[in-house]
Amino acid sequence: MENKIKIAIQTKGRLNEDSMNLINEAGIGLSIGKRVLVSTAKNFPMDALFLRDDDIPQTVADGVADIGVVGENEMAEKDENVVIAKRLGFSKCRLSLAIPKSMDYPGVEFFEGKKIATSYPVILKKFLEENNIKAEIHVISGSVEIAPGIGLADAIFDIVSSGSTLVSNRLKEVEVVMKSEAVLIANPNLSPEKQEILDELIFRIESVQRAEGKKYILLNVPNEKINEIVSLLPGMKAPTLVPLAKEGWSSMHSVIEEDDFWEVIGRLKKAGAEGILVIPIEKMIF
Ligand SMILES: Nc1ncnc2c1ncn2[C@@H]1O[C@H](COP(=O)(O)OP(=O)(O)OP(=O)(O)O)[C@@H](O)[C@H]1O
Ligand SMILES: O=P(O)(O)OC[C@H]1O[C@H](OP(=O)(O)OP(=O)(O)O)[C@H](O)[C@@H]1O
Ligand SMILES: [Mg+2]
Repeated sequence: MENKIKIAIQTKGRLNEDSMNLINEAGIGLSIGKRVLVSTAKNFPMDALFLRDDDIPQTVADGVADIGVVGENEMAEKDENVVIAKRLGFSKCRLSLAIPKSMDYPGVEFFEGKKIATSYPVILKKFLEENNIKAEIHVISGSVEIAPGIGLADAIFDIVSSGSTLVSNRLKEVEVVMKSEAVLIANPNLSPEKQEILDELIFRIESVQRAEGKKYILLNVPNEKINEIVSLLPGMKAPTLVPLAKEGWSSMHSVIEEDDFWEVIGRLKKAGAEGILVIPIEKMIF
């Protein structure tokens, strides 16, 4: 048994760049050449196979790859025997039913007897059955949103993110059937050796994810203001304090959420903090 893990990654398309970034941020040197469809990591026991996302769930279920990065929507559509090893938080979107903007929508019964265009027939069929709706499913592999406009269907079932593709095609979203994000899927029967490599990969991914949206902050504070300023900085545990050469002053280090950044900085300045430095964090390991 080879002590290496095989990961399936989308060759090109929306998942490719974020998948490659994730692997590189986990400290794994993986490169993709123009026509290279298999690549070996430099410093981690991993080979990558580059595939169309449609083929990734089956490749992982069959054990040709051990793990893979795919949208939850694609995983649900293919319904293969794979497990989610880690939710990845990128490529967030939803699968929704949409109808022409000009039409009234009374509820799901709208779809009774209608023709719906989609690239996700399995998920749609399940939804229609659960709602006791009989409709015709017309499978097309792309540009689904143009179907009603050209008379190919009455409605569509497709990926929505910002909603701008729907707007440009004079459609409105009427039912959200599933929410999706990129997930790391795994074959459920990995050998203990491969499981160990996967655990290490997940540990690294979690360290990168934890650091996302966080900043390291350094600031000089007058000693008599330490308690007040500490209360403004939730930090990892307690902020680190180092005495400064300047009498009566200390240097304080902590971690803040990027979202709270400007608000916290304003309050720190008001409380007497000076020389504030804010630095990106690459990884956080507890
Ligand atoms: N507009 C979007 N916003 C966010 N995520 C999206 C969006 N469109 C697609 N996704 C997610 O990215 C995945 C891949 O999308 P992409 O458009 O690259 O697929 P594809 O055209 O089927 O690619 P392939 O050529 O590999 O079959 C989708 O399955 C979905 O999970
Ligand atoms: O709600 P929005 O932000 O407009 O995103 C939704 C669109 O994004 C995806 O298409 P993509 O842009 O990847 O084009 P393609 O499927 O035609 O390749 C998806 O198939 C939708 O058409
Ligand atoms: Mg595809």
